[in-house]
Amino acid sequence: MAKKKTSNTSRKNNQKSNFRNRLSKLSNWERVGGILSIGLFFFALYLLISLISFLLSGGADQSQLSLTAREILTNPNLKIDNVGGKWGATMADWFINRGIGLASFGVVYLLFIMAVKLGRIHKVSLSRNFGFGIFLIIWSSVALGYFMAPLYEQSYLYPGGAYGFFVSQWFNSVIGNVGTFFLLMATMLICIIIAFENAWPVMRKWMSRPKKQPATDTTLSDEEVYNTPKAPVINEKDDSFAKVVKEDDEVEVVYADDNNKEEIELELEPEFDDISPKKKAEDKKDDGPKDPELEVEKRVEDDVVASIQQDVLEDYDPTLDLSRYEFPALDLLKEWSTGNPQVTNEELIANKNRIVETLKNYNIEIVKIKATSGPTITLYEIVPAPGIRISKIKNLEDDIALSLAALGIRIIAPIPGKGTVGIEVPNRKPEIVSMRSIIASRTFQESEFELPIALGKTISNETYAVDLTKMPHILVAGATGQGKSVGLNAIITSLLYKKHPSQLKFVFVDPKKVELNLYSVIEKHFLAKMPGDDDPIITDVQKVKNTLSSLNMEMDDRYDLLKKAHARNIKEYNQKFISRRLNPEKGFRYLPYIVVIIDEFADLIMTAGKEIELPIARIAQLARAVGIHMIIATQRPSINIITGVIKANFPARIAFRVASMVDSRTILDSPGANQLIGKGDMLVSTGSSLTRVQCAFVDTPEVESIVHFIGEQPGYPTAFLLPEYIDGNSDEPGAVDLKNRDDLFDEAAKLVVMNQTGSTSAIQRKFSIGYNRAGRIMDQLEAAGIVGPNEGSKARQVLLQDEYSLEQLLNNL
Ligand SMILES: Nc1ncnc2c1ncn2[C@@H]1O[C@H](COP(=O)(O)OP(=O)(O)OP(=O)(O)O)[C@@H](O)[C@H]1O
Repeated sequence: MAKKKTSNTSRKNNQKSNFRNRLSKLSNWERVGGILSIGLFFFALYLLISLISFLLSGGADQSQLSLTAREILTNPNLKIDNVGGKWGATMADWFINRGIGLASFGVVYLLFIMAVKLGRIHKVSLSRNFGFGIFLIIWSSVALGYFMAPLYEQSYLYPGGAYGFFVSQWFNSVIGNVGTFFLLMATMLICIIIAFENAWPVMRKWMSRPKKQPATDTTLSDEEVYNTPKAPVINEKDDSFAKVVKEDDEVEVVYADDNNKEEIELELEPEFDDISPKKKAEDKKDDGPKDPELEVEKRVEDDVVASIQQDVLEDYDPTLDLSRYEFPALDLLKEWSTGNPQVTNEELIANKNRIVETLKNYNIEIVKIKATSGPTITLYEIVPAPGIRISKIKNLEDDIALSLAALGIRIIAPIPGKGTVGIEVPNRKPEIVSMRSIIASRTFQESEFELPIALGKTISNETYAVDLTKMPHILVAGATGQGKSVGLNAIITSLLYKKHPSQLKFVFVDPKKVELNLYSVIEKHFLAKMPGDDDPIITDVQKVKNTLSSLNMEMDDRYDLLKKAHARNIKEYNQKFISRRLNPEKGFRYLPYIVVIIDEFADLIMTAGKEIELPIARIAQLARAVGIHMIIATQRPSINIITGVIKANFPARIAFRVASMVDSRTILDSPGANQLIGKGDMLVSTGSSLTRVQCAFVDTPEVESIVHFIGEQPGYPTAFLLPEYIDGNSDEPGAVDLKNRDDLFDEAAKLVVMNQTGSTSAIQRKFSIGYNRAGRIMDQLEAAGIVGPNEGSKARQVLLQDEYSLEQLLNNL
């Protein structure tokens, strides 16, 4: 035991000493690195100061610096202004004027980087920094030599150094000025593309945006164009340059075209004696790679960013998917009205006389009477003599009706805001207000409403158009045969004439199954439905419930989107989306308006009651801001249908003729609808005002031609899909009724047997149906003994081996 213990402790001691050794070796290296780092850092700093000082005092030191390095360093009488002293001045001169010009600062940068790396002060990529750094140094030296050539003769400072000038001149002689310029540009761009991953896609976009380019492009290229001519003009400089240079020794370098070249060469070469041949060789090597200058990089980057912003600001066009969509033409609508006034002067005068006489019989004097005739009604505005009680005239409604022998007389006493009493008298020959004239009207065409609805004409023959987004939901009621369906068609038609399929979707609920069925043709353009629903027009009460729940989900989704986008309503949100301020990759999408139209609302309430009423009320309360609007219609305006909840949430109401004043009150909270004359004569209440309007007439064949015109155009692949609503109650396991098999049951069975995998998602994909429906089919397949039970994430086992046994099974079902 004791032995074991001692051997263990000695092993541990050995390990410890090994570790210490390694640690000390490691720390020795670190120390060396630290020493080198500090040495390099101070050298780099010294060089930097000397270089900066050279820029300031190089002119004064110039005469001394033309001596050889040995002379400068050994001669004690030489006075040098450079802060770095003789050594600093010589180095700076060597780096800047005789070397690589201002690109020398790049060398300082690299020295600093090396110091940082050696001292492990910060993580830096040596290869990247050196790779691009050396490119940049060489490139900028040559570029400065090329672009700043005129400065060489005017200043003691050679911006690109002798190297830059020499190389650029050599290029000039070989490929000409233009060639050198292109070479510099090309190498710079290539370097940018190598350095920045997304540089090329951005450049490509920038180049393919003809509209945006001019602004950014011209500014850039102008600068370049200005720079380029200066560089190649060497003749003038050469003379003066030669003067400086003449003092120096001769070395032969061959320049292509200029007469003064020799002089230039002479000046350059003495100090370059041994360097120039090497540089020549380097040039050739360096030709290939591209080395942009730091500043230039930044500049290009800035340009690039600017162009991205411009891209980003370019508006998204929601209509782009169906960019060739043609709006329905006016010709599809018929002209029903003759255009001639239907009310004759005789009729007007006769009516006026009867009104005056009747009122006279009750001792009511009239000061003034004025007639305004509309398409079906003429309004007689009377100003009673002073002292006459207005309520007295109001009570004479029946008497006036009797004397005029006309139905549908309504007295408005007083007309709000006018101080007159109005008597509405039906025209003997009512005029049909054709939808065509309403759609073509300036009021409608020039309206800037989000969801414009042209309802008809007012009593003064003006087009009556409203914005559904302002209503924001409409309750339509009226006895049967009074124009309700025509009214709904007029509403839908006016929206179809103004909106693109990308901007608007309808959800149609039609328990009667016939009224709205004709709109199924535009399923792929304008309709919204739940995934897996075959028929886009909802007729079944259960489906109505699911659809309303789905709409509630869509509404909640939209609210989330609005919240994330910091938008208060759909208009603001869509504006932000269009101006590309919302990223689709973060779940944002363009939101079309959704208009839910429910015909025969009474039928639904009778069968489903609160289950229908509450989701409708919820949508009506909340959905306005997210662009979901409802229009519900009923021919039974009783209080158990139009309940307090519904009324509270549908401030805009349209009443066609009803049988009793009670019904009128139920709809409008006031009498009047019982005095209408039918055939599209209606009262529109927008909460604050009540307007009598003759509804525009649109016939079923007209609607058919409009929907066919739209339906024949290419549409979206499917209807707009609402969120899938999973009804917890209907999916009871084991309650599969094989007598009511899904229409796709047989085909799905074949698919499953052929593939020998019972996968719900495969059924969903193959038949483009929702997950719910595919799941139901799979349950039916299980009940029929075609697939085994659910095995969690695994596909179900297929119990039939071939199609023959499947066929037998299907025949027996
Ligand atoms: N705006 C109108 N201008 C002229 N005639 C109209 C207008 N609206 C309706 N009519 C006439 O009234 C008839 C019945 O209209 P509509 O079918 O719209 O009634 P409804 O209220 O929908 O009836 P129901 O409730 O039974 O469906 C139409 O066939 C048409 O002749």
